[in-house]
Amino acid sequence: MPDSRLPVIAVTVGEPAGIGPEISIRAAWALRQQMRPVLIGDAAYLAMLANEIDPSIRLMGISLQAMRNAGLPATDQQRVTVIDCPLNAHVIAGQLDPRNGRAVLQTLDVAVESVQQGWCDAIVTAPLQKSTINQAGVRFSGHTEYLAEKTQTPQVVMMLACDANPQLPQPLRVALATTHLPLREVPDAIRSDELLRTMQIIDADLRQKMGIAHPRILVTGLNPHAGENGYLGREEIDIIAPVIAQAQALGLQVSGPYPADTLFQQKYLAQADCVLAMYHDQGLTVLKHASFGLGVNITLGLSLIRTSVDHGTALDLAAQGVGHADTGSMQVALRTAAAMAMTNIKK
Ligand SMILES: NC(=O)c1ccc[n+]([C@@H]2O[C@H](COP(=O)([O-])OP(=O)(O)OC[C@H]3O[C@@H](n4cnc5c(N)ncnc54)[C@H](O)[C@@H]3O)[C@@H](O)[C@H]2O)c1
Ligand SMILES: N[C@H](C(=O)O)[C@H](O)COP(=O)(O)O
Repeated sequence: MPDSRLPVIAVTVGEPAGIGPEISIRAAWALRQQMRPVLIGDAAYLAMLANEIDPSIRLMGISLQAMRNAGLPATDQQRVTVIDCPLNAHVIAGQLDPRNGRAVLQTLDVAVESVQQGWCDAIVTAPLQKSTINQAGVRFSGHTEYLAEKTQTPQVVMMLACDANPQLPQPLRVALATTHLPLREVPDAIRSDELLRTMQIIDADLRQKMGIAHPRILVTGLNPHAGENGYLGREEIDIIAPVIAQAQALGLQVSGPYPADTLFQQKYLAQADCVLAMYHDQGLTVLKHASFGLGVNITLGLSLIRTSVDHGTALDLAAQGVGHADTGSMQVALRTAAAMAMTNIKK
């Protein structure tokens, strides 16, 4: 395939004090013959880090203004392009500095611009530190919510998936009805209209973006034992079961609500394409236990393609210097985004 047909993937390098910049450089370099990764971050810092990782890695920095003037420069596979988004403060690996929070956020804005302008086909985000962006004075709960707002998408769905773990008998996909919010706010955030829309987004994206002809979705309850007929909570009776019935009436293959603690058994998972869990740790704990470091986070319902890793900034590893972080999930995130982008390119 000619180089020009390779999918171009915008990669935001994430929290500079974490492992994001290192895994972005390593994964981009490793996969540069299968796609064209374009790193978005501080070019000088990334060049310094690349040299530390492996002096044979070649990066080529360009300014955002140059991109706006002339688009992405032609390149061969000997170099990875970096769109320069300068940081405000010197980086000490492992030590967060809120002075860099806004610069991290700018990388997301540039990534969105790069897709909206047609310079790139998809976005992959390395992990950032949500608290640092808040400390920088910007209310921020996660990429998922930020990208929805930035692209004026009323509702998106966070789904983490793993099909790269040979120990799993089939791909494991876990989508969430609620994302980053305090546990105390979860029950009130499970509302009928949004839950139905969540099911529809999962169904549509599994069909259109993942090629699953008739997606089967298993839905968890919220409460222990799915509410025990109302004796341990009423959300299943009042909201979740009626929404499942509505979705079924619309032709979706949705069932539940099932008790979350026993749903993740092979006999159920073998009959499913996705589990819809009610909140973050109910679903993601299972997925990360099964496949930490090999999973991918996909934002469903967005007009653009966005994937990410299944792990965070790992400040503890970054503080030890380069060479400790695993790039497995970053590679899966890049490959998944590239595959989704290729589907679009071929259309
Ligand atoms: N996509 C994202 O932007 C994303 C995803 C998850 C968490 N986060 C953020 O990351 C920050 C830290 O979160 P956390 O401490 O809960 O989780 P974490 O994933 O950063 O770390 C948890 C443990 O896993 C290890 N680990 C993580 N990534 C690894 C890798 N690539 N290779 C080897 N070991 C790895 C760490 O060393 C640590 O022991 C938080 O601010 C959180 O919001 C961001
Ligand atoms: N919920 C994600 C996880 O646990 O892996 C993570 O926090 C990243 O979420 P965003 O992609 O929304 O930043």
